[in-house]
Amino acid sequence: MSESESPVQVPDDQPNPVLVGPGLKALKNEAYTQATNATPSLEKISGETPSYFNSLPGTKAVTTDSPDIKSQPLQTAGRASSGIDLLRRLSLASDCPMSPDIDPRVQHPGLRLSGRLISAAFCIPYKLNFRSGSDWKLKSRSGTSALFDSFAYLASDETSWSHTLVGWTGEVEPDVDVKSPLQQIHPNSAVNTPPAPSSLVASQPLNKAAAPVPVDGTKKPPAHPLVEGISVTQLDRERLDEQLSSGRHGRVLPVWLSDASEEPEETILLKDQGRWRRYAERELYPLLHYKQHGPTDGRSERRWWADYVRLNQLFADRIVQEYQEGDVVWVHDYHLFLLPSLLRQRIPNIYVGFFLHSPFPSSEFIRCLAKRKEILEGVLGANMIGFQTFSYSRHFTSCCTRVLGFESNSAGVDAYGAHVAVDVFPIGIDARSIQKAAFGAPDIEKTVLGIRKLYAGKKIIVGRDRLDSVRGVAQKLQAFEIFLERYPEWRDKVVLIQVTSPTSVEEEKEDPDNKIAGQISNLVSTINGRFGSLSFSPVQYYPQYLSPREYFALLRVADVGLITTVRDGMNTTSLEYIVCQQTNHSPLILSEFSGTAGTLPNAIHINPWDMVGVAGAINQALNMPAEQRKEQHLKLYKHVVTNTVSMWSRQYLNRLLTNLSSFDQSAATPALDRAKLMKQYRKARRRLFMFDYDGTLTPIVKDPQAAIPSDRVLRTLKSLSADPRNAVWIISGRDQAFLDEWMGHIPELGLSAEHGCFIRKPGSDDWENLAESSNMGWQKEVVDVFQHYTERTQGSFIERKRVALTWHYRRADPEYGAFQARECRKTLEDTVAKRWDVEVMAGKANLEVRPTFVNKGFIATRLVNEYGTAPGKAPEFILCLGDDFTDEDMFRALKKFDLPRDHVYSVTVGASSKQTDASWHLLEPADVIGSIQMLFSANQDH
Ligand SMILES: O=P(O)(O)OC[C@H]1O[C@@H](O)[C@H](O)[C@@H](O)[C@@H]1O
Repeated sequence: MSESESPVQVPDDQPNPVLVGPGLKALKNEAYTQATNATPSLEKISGETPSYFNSLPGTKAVTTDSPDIKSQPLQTAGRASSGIDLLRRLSLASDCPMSPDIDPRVQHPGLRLSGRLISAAFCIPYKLNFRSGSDWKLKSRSGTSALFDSFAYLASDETSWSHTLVGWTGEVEPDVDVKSPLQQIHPNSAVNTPPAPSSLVASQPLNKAAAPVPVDGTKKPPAHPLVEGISVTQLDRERLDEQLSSGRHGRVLPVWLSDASEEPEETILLKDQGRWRRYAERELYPLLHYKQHGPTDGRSERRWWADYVRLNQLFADRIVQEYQEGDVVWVHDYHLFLLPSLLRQRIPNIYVGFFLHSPFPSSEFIRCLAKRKEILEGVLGANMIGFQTFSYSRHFTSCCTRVLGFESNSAGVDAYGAHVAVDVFPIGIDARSIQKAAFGAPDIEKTVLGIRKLYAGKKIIVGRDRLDSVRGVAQKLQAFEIFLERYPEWRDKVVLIQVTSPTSVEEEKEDPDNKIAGQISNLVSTINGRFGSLSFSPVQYYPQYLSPREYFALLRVADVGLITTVRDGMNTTSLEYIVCQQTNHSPLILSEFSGTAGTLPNAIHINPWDMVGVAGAINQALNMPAEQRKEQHLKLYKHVVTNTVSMWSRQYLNRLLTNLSSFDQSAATPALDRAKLMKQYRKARRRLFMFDYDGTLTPIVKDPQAAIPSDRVLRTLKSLSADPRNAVWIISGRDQAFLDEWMGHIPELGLSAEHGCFIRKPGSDDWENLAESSNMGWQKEVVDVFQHYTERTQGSFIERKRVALTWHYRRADPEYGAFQARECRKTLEDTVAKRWDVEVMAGKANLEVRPTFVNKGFIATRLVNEYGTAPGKAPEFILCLGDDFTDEDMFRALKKFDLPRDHVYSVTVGASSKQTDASWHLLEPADVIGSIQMLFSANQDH
């Protein structure tokens, strides 16, 4: 999860003694202990309103809804953050304003849940150090703190879930006595010895010794030692499983990514471990953030893609080993886009949710991805897909329509007939822990005072970002320069403290020119050269990791928080800043391109590309009256403490389960049992085959006339119908001319055209018109309406058949076409369908109108009666296949016959979760032909 990364960095090479060795029960609740340390544990709170508002001495209970909010200011302004007051607030600030967690099995009895939740995230929450034969050394993995906090919540006693986390081991490093790169650069590294607060007082990096990027930003830091060829035995892996078997995040199951084929199974050779990230971080990450790279010969991309597929498959294997009926699987982020479908292929009625932590861009970007179809279809294996903001979810549904041709609306996507719900869940933070860390950690008050003293008399603007190109650090510096230019009264009175940690994005990590760092360094020099003096530099730039204490102290002393990201899924720094500002109430300036902006309407929103606008916003923030600051902060704060990460987790899971209940996943249609089919086929003396055409024998294509049967289809039909025991019929919405042209040369085939209006019996050239007696006066009215919409929908056209009429929009803009089809259908239903006995049917990117009294079900009934072994006796084998709404008439008709179950095979072509009257499913037309060929060749062998 790149976007929800907390900037709090637990130094990489600082082993956490609690995490080493067995007895890992101590792991639980460990992650923040470094920061929170002695703070007493808090009682569980589940109040309705965060009690922050009524917890302060001398303060009447006030909520943001209170009309007299202004007349009841919080009694804190100007007061030092005394430990007692703050901890009191802290203990009262509710993390869980929702009702307490109810066992999902009780809430959703229809789902037959096991009560087990399996989360799948790219990496486990620990970095692993390996020495063969000894215990693994585990260090907290930095970043993605919100997600890891969510796992901790799900594994805690606050929920009734039994939680298991499945994640990649990450790059395993050897536990050798070699100094880390940080220590190599700075032998007296403060990584192991946190810097004294006085280090903040010098005009140098806050934690200079730990700086992994040289301060001048021009030289590249030394490369991380390549970890090549670590052999991990079965015993070593089992030891790790044991070490991770319980802890703060529940049971953690590591996924081992390797080319297993190269090695005997008991030993895994780990080499070029970074390859597992490449496709996701070089191809997907940039595109998801609206960045497109230049053209390449595609070779590397193909290799990366193969690794990406394998990565997802290995996750699927691990989960399938672990899975028990009724488990819920929650998959996280873009490294695992393919996992939902891979799981569904293996366990058709599995409950799977997916959450994307990064942004999802406009379909114009996604359509540039070579593997766009695979990625979208992969994630559509989920039952519900969650996004950080509405615009990301809107982009996604639109993409499914534009790229895959699936129908969609804001509630979800209809993927091969399966409803995939789409919803919005902006993630939060663990506000309680942040409060503890920011106000209760030892020595934090000293650090706060140290920074204040250093910049006494100056307003402090704070920026803290990762050095990715999407974080907008360059834009921030440029805007700050304009601010000093346009508002000279602030010169020498304002300092911008900008801290950046190295990027974690694969592509940018390997940027040979270190372009961003160089650009930032130049900007800092320019601004300090223009507006600084010998004694003061207005930009204090610190390219380094911060300890949690320094980080929170910095957020506390800020007079303005400045976030100018040009694209992010969500921004934890902004949320943590709000928590840290509970006594100062300093304003937050937040980019409108951050996923968090939508949830923080009381921040000052800026467009980071409008430098003058940002400069103006800085001035506005610095001049904001105390009352206004307080009022705005109160609203922001209320949001952050009520919308916590635990609340997010609960809301997501509740919504997933509600969706699962409403779409009755337990009724998933099983895949066609070919063995059963073949058994009955062999036994039967009379067999009836009824095939729909479009979408069943041939895939849906842009131009309906181009959907001609392949040689394979024709050969299969010919062979099948050559057997005198078989009656083979094509029952289609197509007209006679099309069916005659492409299948008329197989005399043994029976044909039905225009949804049952016409039939041509086997061995005959003549068509019988079943709609002959019907008045066709409705046709002109329908054509007029179709004409109206054709003129207004570029790319749409009318197909005139003898009876039925079809309006096609598959060559029109998919979303506009679908919109126009809905309008057109409404018009027809309100007019023509009220006057005539006709049905208006929504097909695949088309609308059809035909008389009501004939339909495919009627033909199916007639054929079953006609082809029995004796009058009144149905065939002993019936196979009926179709893919759309009109074919459901056949499935329903078959249900009405009281025939032995193993004699009738109604099969829908599409997803197992499609709502259908068919008893079986096959995924696509190729599977239909495969199944028929199997019968036919089996029959020959017989
Ligand atoms: O019933 P089928 O074979 O799936 O065909 C449905 C529709 O498919 C479209 O492609 C044809 O142009 C229509 O004429 C037809 O009605």
